[in-house]
Amino acid sequence: MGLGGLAVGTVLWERQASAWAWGYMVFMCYVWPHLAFLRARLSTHPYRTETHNLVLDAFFVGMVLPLMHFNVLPSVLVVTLTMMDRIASGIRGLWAVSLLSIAAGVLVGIALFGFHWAPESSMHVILACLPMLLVHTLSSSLSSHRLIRKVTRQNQELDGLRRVDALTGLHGRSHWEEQAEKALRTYRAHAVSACVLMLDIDHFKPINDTYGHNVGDEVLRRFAQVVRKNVRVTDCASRYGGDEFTVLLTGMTLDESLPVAQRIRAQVQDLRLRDLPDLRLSCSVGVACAEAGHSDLRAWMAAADGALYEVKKNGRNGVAHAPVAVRIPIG
Ligand SMILES: Nc1nc2c(ncn2[C@@H]2O[C@H](COP(=O)(O)OP(=O)(O)OP(=O)(O)O)[C@@H](O)[C@H]2O)c(=O)[nH]1
Repeated sequence: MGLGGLAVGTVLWERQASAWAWGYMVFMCYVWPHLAFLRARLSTHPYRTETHNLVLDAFFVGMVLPLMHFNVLPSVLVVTLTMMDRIASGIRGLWAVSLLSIAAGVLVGIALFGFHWAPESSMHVILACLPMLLVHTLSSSLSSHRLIRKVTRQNQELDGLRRVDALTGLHGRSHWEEQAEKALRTYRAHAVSACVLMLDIDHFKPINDTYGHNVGDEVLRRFAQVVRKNVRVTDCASRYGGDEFTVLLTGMTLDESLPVAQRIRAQVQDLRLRDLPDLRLSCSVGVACAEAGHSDLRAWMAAADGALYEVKKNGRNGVAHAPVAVRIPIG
């Protein structure tokens, strides 16, 4: 606003404006910004007050155009920069209200100061407009730059949170699903085998109910350690939700995946918590390998889930695999 005062003041100086015109310019460019700031600071609803300030501000900008006799460069500049700020604020509809407010300001300005038309901008006026143009444009670019960096950093943090389950350190469900979908596409395109293990801790609810959630959490962490220990770094293990875990074994056949599942099951059975040495744990595992019949990840997961259900139905603490489709040779 202060730099705007330089441009407006130069026009007023060239046309030897009245004391009223100078008074208005000083109010608008050097007094009003402080009043607006104070209004927002002292308000009980600062956001709403600041929005009103921006609309009022646009009105004052409108009034200055007749005062400058519509001198073309500063007029276009103040209106453009005002609208840029309103659009950049991201407040819905503010630009439209501000545009109307500028128009109202122009009409009130004409009523108060009269209508005079002298659009030519002299070299003095052009030079006086440059600081406002340069400083505003550069500072806007700087804020956009900062905003983009902040959003990028926050996106990376969000992505990290999405990828990792905070309690167990295993991958989160959505990241795991992305990897599994990729593996299914690779299987379809290049016949690279991949198997899914769906693991569920047996009778986990009674552990929570009997010993409390802290012990439940400890069980989940220890279970996750066993899973992590038994998969390769190229595999993807996730906490799918609650006490359910999934493992994606890429490049492995059913015959290679079943021993992995059995190993995890056996090691979970041997787990002991230091403070509760009598607590016995077990888990059930359903295994399903990618097949041509799996139209999407949901179908593949349903196959693993069906196998897991079989284990639960038959007494838990076991491993089962989904029925393997019989390939019928063509011709
Ligand atoms: N401690 C703890 N418990 C959780 C967490 N998330 C889910 N749970 C609990 O996990 C339990 C899941 O129990 P279920 O899978 O329904 O049943 P279950 O007792 O394991 O029975 P089966 O699976 O049939 O053997 C529920 O009691 C949830 O409240 C968690 O982050 N921490």
